[in-house]
Amino acid sequence: MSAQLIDGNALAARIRAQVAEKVKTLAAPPGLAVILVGDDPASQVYVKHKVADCEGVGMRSLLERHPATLSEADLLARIAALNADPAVHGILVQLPLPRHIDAQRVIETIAPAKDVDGFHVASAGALMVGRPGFRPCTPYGCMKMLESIGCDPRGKHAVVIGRSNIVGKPMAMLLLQASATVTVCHSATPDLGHFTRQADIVVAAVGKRNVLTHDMVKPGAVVIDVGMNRNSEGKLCGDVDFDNVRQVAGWITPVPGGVGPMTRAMLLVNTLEAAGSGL
Ligand SMILES: Nc1nc(=O)c2c([nH]1)NC[C@@H]1CN(c3ccc(C(=O)N[C@@H](CCC(=O)O)C(=O)O)cc3)C=[N+]21
Repeated sequence: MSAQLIDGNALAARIRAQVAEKVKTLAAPPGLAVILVGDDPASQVYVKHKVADCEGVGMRSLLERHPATLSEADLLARIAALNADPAVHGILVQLPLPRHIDAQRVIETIAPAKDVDGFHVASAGALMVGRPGFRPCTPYGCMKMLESIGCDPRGKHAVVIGRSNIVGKPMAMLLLQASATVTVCHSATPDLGHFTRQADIVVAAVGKRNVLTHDMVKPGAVVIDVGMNRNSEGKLCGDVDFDNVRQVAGWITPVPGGVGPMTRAMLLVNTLEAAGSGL
């Protein structure tokens, strides 16, 4: 048996089409400010994609590039200006930031109403207590992928591998809110397979190749791969040993073409919401 693919490109395209329809009904286009500090090549590519995504759905994007030497104080001042700009509905500061800048302080400076990344403590707190607020785009996209295959997490055992503030922790909270039984595993978990073999849903968000192998997966399980790594040939790959795990799993997300495009689509959904309209 071979797992069915969850096609992130196709689902993201459907979501973008819905966002574009909604944008047309608005009096003014939603505006997303994207701030890039420094010249990390990967960040430049990601930011270019985000700007293109905005244009594709009729949103305004405002790309700000700053040299890596930008001071933290100057960055905070730029964010304050964008907070006060009524044409800017969402603010995204591309991570990672240069080491002399405290990323968490920068994120806390973004007005929670414009925190389309969902990284502000106010957004994290709202998710924790089940109040409305921006959900971080990657875990939000993973939930949409589950929904797209008719997988209701209620009563299922979900195992999240990774405990980052931007993926693992919010992923666990979203699954918990959807009434899954949630286990969070991480680098100090001995015998990861002991937990993943019990999982109906596995979300791998570690940033290391082959963290999840076929012997660690229950037959028929849904496997969501958040990883973004390069293999020895420089090819993009996830955290999951895809070719072998797909022989065991019921559903699996590919890398590329899985969670990545969904992350970008959910950024547009959050920006639409920041502009006062839901999907
Ligand atoms: N403030 C902030 N917000 C972010 O959301 C954020 C960030 N900083 N810093 C970097 C990470 C990374 N990230 C990706 C999103 C989509 C793809 C994506 O679409 N990937 C394609 C492949 C792209 C390729 O070929 O390189 C795919 O998986 O199919 C990748 C990476 C968002 N991030």
